[in-house]
Amino acid sequence: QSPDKLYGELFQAVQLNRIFPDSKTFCDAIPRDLTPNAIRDLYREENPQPTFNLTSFVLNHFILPNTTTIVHDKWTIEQHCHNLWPLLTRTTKHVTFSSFIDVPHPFVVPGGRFGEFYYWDTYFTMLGLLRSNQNDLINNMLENFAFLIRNMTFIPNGNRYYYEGRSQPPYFSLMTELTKQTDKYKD
Ligand SMILES: OC[C@H]1O[C@H](O[C@H]2O[C@H](CO)[C@@H](O)[C@H](O)[C@H]2O)[C@H](O)[C@@H](O)[C@@H]1O
Repeated sequence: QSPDKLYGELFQAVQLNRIFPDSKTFCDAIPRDLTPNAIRDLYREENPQPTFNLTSFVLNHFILPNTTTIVHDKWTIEQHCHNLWPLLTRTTKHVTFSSFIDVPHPFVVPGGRFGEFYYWDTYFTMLGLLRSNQNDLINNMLENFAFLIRNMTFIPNGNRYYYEGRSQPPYFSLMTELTKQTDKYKD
């Protein structure tokens, strides 16, 4: 479920008080020790107290997403892309109350603050993967999108529940064309 629905007034307080510089941080956080309902109840109980500190409350009860950036001056652009594929390739292991939409196969994420895949980014990622002979990964990502069409009737903006109300430019058919160039789909 989307974090605004899970956390209600706590979500609003965190975002409106700009507890994190990036408004995406809390959306991608997962509860550390309690269920969302229990965290909400605790927030309602503790919030009116004069000593209540919202930042401490959030840090105590949530695990924040990891956002790592890799810069390597000595790599050529080809080496950079090639070496980054493994670091940007992820899977969704089901985590209760995470905002991730689980998909069955590995996928490539943009990186940095974006730890989920994006619909139209994936097409351009596939062009790069084709140059790196990562055909299995291309086919896996196409299968993920087919899975989303089957289960959600469309491909959302990215695989997060807070993206389930919108999509991106429709690249699925171009992706299927592209996979004709990979071994699995060659005639
Ligand atoms: O936080 C800014 C925006 O971030 C996302 O969109 C941008 O990054 C995406 C991933 O690379 C890319 O697909 C999209 O074209 C970019 O605009 C997010 O999807 C937006 O909702 C958000 O405003």
